[in-house]
Amino acid sequence: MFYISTRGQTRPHTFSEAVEAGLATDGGLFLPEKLPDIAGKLAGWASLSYAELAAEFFQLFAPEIPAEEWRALTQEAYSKFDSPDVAPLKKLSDQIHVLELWHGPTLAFKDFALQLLGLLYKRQVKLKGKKLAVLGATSGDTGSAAIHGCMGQDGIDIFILYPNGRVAPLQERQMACTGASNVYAIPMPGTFDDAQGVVKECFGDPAFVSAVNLSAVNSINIARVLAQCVYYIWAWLKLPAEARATVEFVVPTGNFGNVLAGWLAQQMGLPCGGFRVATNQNDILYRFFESGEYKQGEVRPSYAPSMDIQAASNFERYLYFLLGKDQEQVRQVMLRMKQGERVTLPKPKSSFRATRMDDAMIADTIAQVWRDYSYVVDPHTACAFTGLAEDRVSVVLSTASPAKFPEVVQEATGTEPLHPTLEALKDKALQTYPLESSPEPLKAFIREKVSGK
Ligand SMILES: Cc1ncc(COP(=O)(O)O)c(C=O)c1O
Ligand SMILES: N[C@@H](CCOP(=O)(O)O)C(=O)O
Repeated sequence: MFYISTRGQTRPHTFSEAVEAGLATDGGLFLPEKLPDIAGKLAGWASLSYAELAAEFFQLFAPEIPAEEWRALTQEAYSKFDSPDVAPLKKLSDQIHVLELWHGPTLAFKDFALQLLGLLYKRQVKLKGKKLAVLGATSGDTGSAAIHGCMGQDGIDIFILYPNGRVAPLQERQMACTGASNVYAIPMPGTFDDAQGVVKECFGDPAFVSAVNLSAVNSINIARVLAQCVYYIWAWLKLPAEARATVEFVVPTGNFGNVLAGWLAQQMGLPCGGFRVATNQNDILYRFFESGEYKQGEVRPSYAPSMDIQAASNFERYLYFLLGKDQEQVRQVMLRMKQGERVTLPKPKSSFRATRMDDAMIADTIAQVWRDYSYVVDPHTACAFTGLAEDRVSVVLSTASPAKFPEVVQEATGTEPLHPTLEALKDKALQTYPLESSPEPLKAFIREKVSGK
């Protein structure tokens, strides 16, 4: 299987090449040339463990990696999760199920992809004998999960940019208290979108990319999105048979990587009902799915800081399909979006609904879910608990542990949510490497760190 760029100006890549690069050299995002059909395989996958399912799924996308190796990779990746189910599906009522995606090492859904991607990087470094500089931007959760996937690994340095003062204090501690010598947590002025912009500018400099062997760890990287497809299939297989055809997956959304993964699984033949994009007050995607109009606004800090995003990277992958796979049109539209223009797109015919929630609603919802179901949700997951369908089953993707956001959760439920992993971080010293929000100082920093080893 080969991977092509959404912008059509990069040669086809193998899976390993696409993973190593992360972002295509033309600025586009990699997608499989053709999506496989999984419909006929679902019945046979029903009795597999999570790791076995992931191995089966990935063999379809990277047959060049032997099946046995895939099984070893996924076994190792999901061995650090603290639930035997890896992604437990909890039933709150006949209509509402919650898929808990925060049983990995950093207590957020990002661990599903980043534990695996860390191992894929390790494999690549060993195979090619070439060091990697891994670069990403985070609004809180990707950074810590990426760091925990890569820390302490020979031949890998990881650089994570984040908006100074705009991630939750415990998220910052997860990134900056590891003590690992290959980890660089880099606070910058501005928003997550600014930091993500700096990452993309670094990838726009081919000499720099090849000098340090740069790889993108955000869901720009196709391995991230594919790893996230697996838990949609897993949850679907765990549902009562009569709920499967109509189930709506409700997905707290920021960079559009999570919900895109579910939608791609549906395009591959997962026969589910549809998806709801649940945003916070940074609601560009809600507005798009309501009106077809895509226009960036100001990012406003919220109780759900990991979703404080107005330039959703993975929207480009969806755009590619929305524009009939016309890469020339994708290039034009992306250029207009970069210039801040208001863009009107064909209204999606597909299976998306959208809702939004402001901070007052988030706090009320955490309290309400606690009262109704004795169940505690974090502020990102709370965004999903509005507009729930009455005529079919909803699966809410719970994307982070409430313990990562104790203030708002305690305020709403009266109890401080605690987790031993986070407690252990509270007394540790922070090590950060603040930089300006622009590519040149960052490139100099990366060159210096990479060459000093
Ligand atoms: C806890 C949490 N929920 C939801 C999201 C949104 O996911 P996505 O960016 O894939 O849309 C994020 C950040 O990505 C997050 O960290
Ligand atoms: N919410 C994310 C933002 C980056 O998303 P990604 O999935 O593209 O890496 C975060 O927590 O950093």
